Amino acid sequence: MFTDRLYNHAKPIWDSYLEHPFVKGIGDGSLDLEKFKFFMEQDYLYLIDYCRVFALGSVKATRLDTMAMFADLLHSTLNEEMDLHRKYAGRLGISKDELENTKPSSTLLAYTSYMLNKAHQGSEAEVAACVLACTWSYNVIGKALNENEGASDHEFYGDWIKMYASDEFTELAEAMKKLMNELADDKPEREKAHLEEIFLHTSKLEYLFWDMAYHKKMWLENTDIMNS
Ligand SMILES: Cc1ncc(C[n+]2csc(CCO)c2C)c(N)n1
Repeated sequence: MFTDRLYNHAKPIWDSYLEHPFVKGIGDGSLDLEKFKFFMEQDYLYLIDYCRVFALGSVKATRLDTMAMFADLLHSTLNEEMDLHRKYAGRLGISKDELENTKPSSTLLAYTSYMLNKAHQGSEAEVAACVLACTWSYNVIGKALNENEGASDHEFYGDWIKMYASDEFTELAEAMKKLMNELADDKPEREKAHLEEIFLHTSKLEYLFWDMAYHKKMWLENTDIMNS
């Protein structure tokens, strides 16, 4: 299957997510709250643009069921995933306005600009490739962290783990893999290689996103002029 090929190519990067101190810190509950707050703020902006990518998926869909799937994903991201962020923001004392007015970091801009560019230029297959690593890798991470004894009962990080390890979320990741396989199957090798490149780039950007949050890096670390 095409998604096996994608996974095999990206495996070293995906394995490194679980070794990253940000991800490990969610899993063992030791992550500094300020780092998580930085992550949540940037991630909220990320999700706003991510919704636009889903909307482009609906625009470009050639079949009604694919159009509906992208529309459902847009709806559930706006209402479920972003609600997790709004709830965490409430617990961290950040208002909805503050969340929406967060200044974007360089990594966030790189990631969202890349996805939007590929989604605008490409077909529905490129849109599916843009969104696949993000959903699938969060499910892999959520399930791996959920295996840590007591992790999902952690009073602060437990809800995050529960959401991404849930059966509903696993079904969503599986549905996106299925869609990617359907859309890629009859494509020539040149196009498959392009889809694979998008998957690899977004997988690397996922790692950069964890790392950005861990270091609370806006543009350059420890450079006030660039960070203002
Ligand atoms: C940097 C970053 N990467 C992936 C996700 C996870 N995610 C984003 S949209 C979506 C689809 C369903 O809402 C999922 C799973 C995230 N939040 N932030």
